[in-house]
Amino acid sequence: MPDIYIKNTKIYYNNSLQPAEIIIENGKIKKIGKDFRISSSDMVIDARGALTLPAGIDVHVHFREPGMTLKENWYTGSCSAAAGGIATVIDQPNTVPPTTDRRSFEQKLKLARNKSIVDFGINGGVTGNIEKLKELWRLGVTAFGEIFMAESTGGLNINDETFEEALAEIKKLGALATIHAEDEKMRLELEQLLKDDVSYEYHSKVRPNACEASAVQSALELISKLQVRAHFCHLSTLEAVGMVRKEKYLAKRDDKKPLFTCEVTPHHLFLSTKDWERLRAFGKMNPPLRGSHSIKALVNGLNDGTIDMVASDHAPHLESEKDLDIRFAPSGVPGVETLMPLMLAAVKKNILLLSRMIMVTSRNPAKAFGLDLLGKGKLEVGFDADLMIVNPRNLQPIRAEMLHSKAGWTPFEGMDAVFPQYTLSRGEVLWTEECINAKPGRGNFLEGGGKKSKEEYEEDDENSEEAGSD
Ligand SMILES: NC(=O)N[C@@H](CC(=O)O)C(=O)O
Ligand SMILES: [Zn+2]
Ligand SMILES: [Zn+2]
Repeated sequence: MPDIYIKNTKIYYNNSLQPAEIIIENGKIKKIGKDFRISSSDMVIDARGALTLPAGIDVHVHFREPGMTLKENWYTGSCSAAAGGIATVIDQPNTVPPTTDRRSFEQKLKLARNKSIVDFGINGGVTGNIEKLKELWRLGVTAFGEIFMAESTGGLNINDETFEEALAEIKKLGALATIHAEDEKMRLELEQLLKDDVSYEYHSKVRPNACEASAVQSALELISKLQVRAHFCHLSTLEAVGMVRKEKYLAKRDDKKPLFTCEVTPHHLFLSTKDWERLRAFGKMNPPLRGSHSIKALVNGLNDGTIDMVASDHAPHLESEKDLDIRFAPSGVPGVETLMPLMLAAVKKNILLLSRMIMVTSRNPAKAFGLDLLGKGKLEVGFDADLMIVNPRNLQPIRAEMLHSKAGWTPFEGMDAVFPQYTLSRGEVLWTEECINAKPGRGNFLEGGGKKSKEEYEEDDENSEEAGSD
């Protein structure tokens, strides 16, 4: 008997929307067909008028635990994800303490295992801790970073020398480096120059397009020099899209797979410098809001394959912290719950095709972070039944009151969105009828590619001791 039988739905298959039924057993998609006529099942979902899509994978969230649980914790963050159609997240290391060694990793893992309702990966932080990266990789971090080339929340930014050393070590491990690319030297200089600027746009001026472009350029050079696999977080500028397009073109011309992937956030796609006055410090994030030329380039880049995926950079801060002068408020905006709903609304508005939307929110993030090997990212027999069921006609304005993040506000207030009717993770309904339906701690830890068993670990240590005694 199937665990769940979804009937009267449509799925995107063979380049079009097709009527379908889905049978889920033991958390996996067991069968996809047209007319199973199942008579008994633990649960039947009649999805008349609705689409069933792969649930979103958000490779960039800051769930703030340990250490900043007033802003968010693993339960509230993961509920926010589930209510927005996201069933997998990857958490960033700028918590307190930062996730930079075994102890802090294990502390976070335990908290996440006890509280998360969605499956999760944990990234390893990169500071001066080069000698700790191997251990973090063996413990199962998904990737390294975001590696901060410039100051952002948590103050984990590193200098050029450490950055190169870190990338070299990550290459040695065969791991993935994820990069927050902004030029810290340029930012510091501009901070001096603009010290009397009291405009709302100050934050966009102090981290201008050139600030991202310069860092992306030097990161691309290092990636190529060291041949390390990398991923650019939250690209936001026309210039960066141009550089990435060129590099990808050159790789293709030479019949090579590009060494890197990149993401864009919904706030860089759907908000702009025009929103400064309305949002004030609620629109402050790194990299900052951009002008209309960059937005056009990001949309084009997302459509033509230059940009690989959308990620939220969910970075909640309290309303009281944001309700300050632009210079003093912390950077970051919540967004895990509104990512899929905004992207679905964008499909409705013909900003991108449904097929591309599915690709950039599930398959591509899964592939880039090795989650496809763990059954994530595709609505196909044998994959995890991580699904969202949505009625595309349900366009509604985003309201902060409906959201589940502890932040309690959203920069997307009033904007059109399509929220899911159901979110399923491994065949369990997490979200339906506007209610969370899952126990804290049901989320699984998704081990990264370097994870070793205890035995392998000890064996490896013995070998390195032997090597050391030679
Ligand atoms: N994006 C932000 O402005 N802030 C993020 C950190 C980051 O991604 O840079 C945060 O953790 O608050
Ligand atoms: Zn960042
Ligand atoms: Zn971030």
